[in-house]
Amino acid sequence: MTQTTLQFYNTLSRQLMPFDSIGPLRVGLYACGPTVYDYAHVGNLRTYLFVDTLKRVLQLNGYQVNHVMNITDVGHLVSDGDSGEDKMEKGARIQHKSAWEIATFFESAFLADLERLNILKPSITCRATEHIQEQISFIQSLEEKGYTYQTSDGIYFDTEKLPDYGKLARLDKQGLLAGIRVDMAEKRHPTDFALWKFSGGQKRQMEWQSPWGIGFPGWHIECSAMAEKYLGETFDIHIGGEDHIPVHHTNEIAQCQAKNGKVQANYWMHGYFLNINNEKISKSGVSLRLESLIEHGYEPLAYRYLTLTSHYRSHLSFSWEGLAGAQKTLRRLRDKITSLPAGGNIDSQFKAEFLGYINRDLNMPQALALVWKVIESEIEPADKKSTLLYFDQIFGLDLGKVVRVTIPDEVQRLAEQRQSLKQQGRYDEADSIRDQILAYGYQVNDSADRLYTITPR
Ligand SMILES: Nc1ncnc2c1ncn2[C@@H]1O[C@H](COP(=O)(O)OP(=O)(O)OP(=O)(O)O)[C@@H](O)[C@H]1O
Ligand SMILES: [Zn+2]
Repeated sequence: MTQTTLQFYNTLSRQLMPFDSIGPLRVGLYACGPTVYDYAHVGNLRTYLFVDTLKRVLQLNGYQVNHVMNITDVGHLVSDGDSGEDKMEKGARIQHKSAWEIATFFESAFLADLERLNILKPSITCRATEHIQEQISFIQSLEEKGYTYQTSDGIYFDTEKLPDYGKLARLDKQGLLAGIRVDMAEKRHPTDFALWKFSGGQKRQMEWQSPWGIGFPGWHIECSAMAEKYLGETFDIHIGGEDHIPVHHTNEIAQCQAKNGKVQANYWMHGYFLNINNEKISKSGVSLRLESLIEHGYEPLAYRYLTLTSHYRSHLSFSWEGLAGAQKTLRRLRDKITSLPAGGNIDSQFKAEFLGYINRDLNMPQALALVWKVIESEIEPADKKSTLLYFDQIFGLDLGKVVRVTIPDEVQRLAEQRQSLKQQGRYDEADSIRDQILAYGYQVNDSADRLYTITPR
């Protein structure tokens, strides 16, 4: 336990609030997972890095975190207004595969990205398609309580029945009605949303029997049903990207309030977008995968470092220069760490300052700046190392795993020679030097901006 009070910004109250868990030193945390119709982009991954940072901060404060993450493998429609195709069926059609195949493929690719970024695994990862019965039961409860109505294409939640609908987003229902731009179809109100959609005349790849007819669940119901199954009717923290505030999380709050008469989660936290050229990175627009960063010679952990340089509640603008800077700084930090002796103690003053930053709504930029203050401080070198490794429990940069390797002078000389040959366009000669280096038991890894590293094979 720490002396510093934990405080988080709660989107529900629009305030920084002291964190108070339901169970002593236990936290139920639900993070909305990916829709697995395509590769995750680095924007999506920024949100999962934010979740990971929060989890690490809770753990460092002595909490046991029950972290649940769903996999949306059905029901997320192209439009948040409940129209358009299901993203999975559309993805399958474009990629000439079955919806089931792409779900499995992109889920694995996503989990591999999380691992490369050193993101701690959720306690439970649950798929929407494996919880259809729970979703049907949830809708039945809503139906019994009079919150639903049927149209020709599905079962809808009647948002007019909840006086405080939209409180998370502070939605202006009257304003919404006046400036209606939502595809209403047979909906009674623009904010009403689908709980169950009928397959209609078409045969879908993913469809199930239900008391209302063959079809598939809406996107919002999956998270509410699975969160309740694994974390109970009210749990501590519900988290996601900022785009979840006006629709997805608003609707989750509504359906849980209607079913259980309780708030679904006490704290609602939202990570802001990663942008490129002032535009949200998105699968349908400008996208960028972690794999592309690696192909450009950057390490996934350099991207992790980059995300730590901005607060989760501010937009981060991606640039290759920014990433190159993060990569360089990470290398410099590793060099420092490996040059410090082991066996020291965590400096209590720096520890207190660090906890002050991370516990006040995850102020990572200030926590990161403290790293360099520690390095330049007058404290014992071994204490510096212990203090930095203590910080790394939150940063997740694997600084404790860095080992110092002494590269023989001859190998160093050959690597420089190869680099110069490459710059002159003499690639065959450069390749033969690479082979000589390999014969010494080392390999050269080409990296961004004409940088290279030498590692044992
Ligand atoms: N540019 C972004 N920056 C940060 N987080 C993002 C960004 N785009 C989406 N997210 C978040 O990523 C998580 C996973 O979202 P999901 O897989 O449903 O992608 P998505 O919202 O369909 O993405 P896209 O809008 O690119 O299609 C959500 O919490 C979402 O809020
Ligand atoms: Zn969700």
